[in-house]
Amino acid sequence: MVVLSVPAEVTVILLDIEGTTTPIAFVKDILFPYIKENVKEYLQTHWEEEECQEDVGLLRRQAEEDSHLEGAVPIPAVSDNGAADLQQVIQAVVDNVCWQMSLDRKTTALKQLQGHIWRAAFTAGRMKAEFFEDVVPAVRKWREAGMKVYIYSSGSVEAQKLLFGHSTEGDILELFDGHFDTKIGHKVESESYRKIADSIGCSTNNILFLTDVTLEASAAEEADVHVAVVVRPGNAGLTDDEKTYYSLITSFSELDLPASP
Ligand SMILES: CSCCC(=O)C(=O)COP(=O)(O)O
Ligand SMILES: [Mg+2]
Repeated sequence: MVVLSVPAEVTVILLDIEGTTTPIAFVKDILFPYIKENVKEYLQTHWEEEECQEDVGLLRRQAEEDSHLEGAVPIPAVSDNGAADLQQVIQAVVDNVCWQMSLDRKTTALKQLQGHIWRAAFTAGRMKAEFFEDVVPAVRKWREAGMKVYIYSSGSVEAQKLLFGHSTEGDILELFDGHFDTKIGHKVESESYRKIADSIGCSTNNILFLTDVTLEASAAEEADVHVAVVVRPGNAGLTDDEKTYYSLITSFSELDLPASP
């Protein structure tokens, strides 16, 4: 087995979800289709609730920012014209969500609504999150060795907690010291990693970030975070240059932690 030695200064392991802890297929074939199949009914049922109105407000503001993009779908405000008008607005929200999802956008607005739509499915046990088999044993081992383990995903913190709280391995939320999402900044921006280090109370070079996306690895590295790119079945291929440049792992078990002092 190829082993990657974790530098001695690393005390925190920061994990991406999709393509790192969890198969892309679970996200693309189960989580995302659930949104497309349920978003309209969800909006119709929850429209009057404050949380739903906040979600729609965020999506509307995002739609305004996106208005220059090809295919962008505006979300009008509801006027006083009655039910027919409301149905048009709901349809615009549905179309906007589907348009964003067709581009696999990672906007905070989209991710927040998605988390709220998944909530019922996870809490009722209709959906259970999947992890690669090496994930849970490795995280337990890291923690026993004194490492802190955090999650940083484009999925909202609320959605992350649903995932780790309702998985095929049971409720494993307690294995994580904390969660970050795009509210701290986007994963392809190096400033996000500096803010994460600040929030944890460590230096960026105390963190090892594991991700499948080289743009994210590059942003983290620019902030002086250690990175390894995770190669999993179903992940996007890497170029030869990327394969040469980055430390690659195919399983968390390939990480060799420094011996405790
Ligand atoms: C609770 S994560 C759901 C998956 C998701 O919505 C997503 O965008 C995953 O992005 P990641 O940053 O984990 O690759
Ligand atoms: Mg990922």
